[in-house]
Amino acid sequence: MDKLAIIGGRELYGVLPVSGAKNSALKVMVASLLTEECLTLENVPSLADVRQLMVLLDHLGVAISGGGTTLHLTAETLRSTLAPYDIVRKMRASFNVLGPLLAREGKAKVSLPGGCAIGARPVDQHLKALEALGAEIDLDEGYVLASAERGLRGASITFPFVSVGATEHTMMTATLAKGETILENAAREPEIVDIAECLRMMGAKIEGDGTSTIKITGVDRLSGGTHRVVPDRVEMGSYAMAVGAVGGELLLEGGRLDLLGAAKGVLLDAGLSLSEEEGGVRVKKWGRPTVGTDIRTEPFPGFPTDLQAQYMALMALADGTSVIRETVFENRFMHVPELMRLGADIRVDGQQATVRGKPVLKGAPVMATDLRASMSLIVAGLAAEGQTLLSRLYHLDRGFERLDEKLRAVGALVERVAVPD
Ligand SMILES: CC(=O)N[C@H]1[C@@H](OP(=O)(O)OP(=O)(O)OC[C@H]2O[C@@H](n3ccc(=O)[nH]c3=O)[C@H](O)[C@@H]2O)O[C@H](CO)[C@@H](O)[C@@H]1O
Ligand SMILES: C=C(OP(=O)(O)O)C(=O)O
Repeated sequence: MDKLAIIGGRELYGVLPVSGAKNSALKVMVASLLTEECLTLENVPSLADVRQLMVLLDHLGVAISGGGTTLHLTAETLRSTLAPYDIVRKMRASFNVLGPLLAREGKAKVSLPGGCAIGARPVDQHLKALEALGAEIDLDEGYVLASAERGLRGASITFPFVSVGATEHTMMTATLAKGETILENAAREPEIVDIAECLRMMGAKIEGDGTSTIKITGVDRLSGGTHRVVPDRVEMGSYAMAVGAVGGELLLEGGRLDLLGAAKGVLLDAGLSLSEEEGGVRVKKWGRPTVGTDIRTEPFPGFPTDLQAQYMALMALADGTSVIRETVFENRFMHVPELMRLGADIRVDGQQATVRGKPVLKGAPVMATDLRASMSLIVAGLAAEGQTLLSRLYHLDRGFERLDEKLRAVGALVERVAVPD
């Protein structure tokens, strides 16, 4: 199996394009199930998760064509309402076909989902919200069996805590429910706004996305059209942290600072310079990172859990001690032992990690445990002395488009190599 060989210590200079956001692209692809017309999506990243979702949509009857970063998806008639375990187990976002299938066909059978193993990740809030919209739900042998023979109807739903997936799923499903749906304590992530923009372009009536109250007024049908996927804020933040760790200056082409939320202030505190210009976001850093604010991960606009591992790598090199608290997922510190293999000084106590920065890390063989953990090890490896050899690249390939190519183009010594395990 391929591994990623990184020779650390090379500063990064040049232009690095930011791809479309995985976590938005996957959900807007699912929106194609809501209409018989063609939905064209631009700026879709070429990722394993996108290809996997294409397999599922194709199985359901969606005709898919296109090339490069453009996809045309047409669900003229659906062939199946079954989303099988073998496909859904590989990725979280695929579970969100449940509501659209229900809205369109009145029934669905969808496997309970997989995704990064960073916590228990139940789907109870998705199911409660769909029930509130009038669905009947049963669980059988790892599958959710849902039906809505008399159609879906709007409802007032207050989420007990913020869930990105449940907000997106319910918002999308409610576009075709009868009457008005109000979502309280909704997630406010940029991807929610992007999905709402796509749905509005298709004829949906949605207000309040980007705030914690979203109002959806159901319509009889949605149409096709063209939507451009928002830039990937996790990718942008990750490469900014790589600059923070190893030094240099990058133009993160197509990036937008407003997408970073609280991560922007945290990066500035770590001594990075960030500015927005016509082509994207310019990030610069020379010298050792300074200790930033102690962080706790939170829903947007708080510091994103999807950047926690990468920030830990940056702080492992900082001048001082920082405290990182993970509040979104209960098991998202699996990168810690791997960062320690590179020499990082990290102590974990429950959901809190204390990182004592060191002037140098040293390259070592390390193993990726999940998607963002992979990137954290790359951030550390780019700065470490000598060679870091990262294995289990299938995690990375789920979510970072052309990573080795992009990094090589800005001066990093990074190569995929075939090394036996
Ligand atoms: C494909 C995708 O977009 N994935 C993102 C999405 O995941 P995802 O949509 O799974 O994350 P959620 O916001 O739903 O999860 C937040 C917390 O709520 C819990 N929960 C969630 C739903 C539910 O029904 N019951 C429940 O208990 C989860 O276990 C977790 O502890 O948002 C996360 C939080 O920003 C990101 O880290 C993921 O990258
Ligand atoms: C956790 C992630 O993905 P998923 O929700 O698909 O596991 C992620 O994108 O960091």
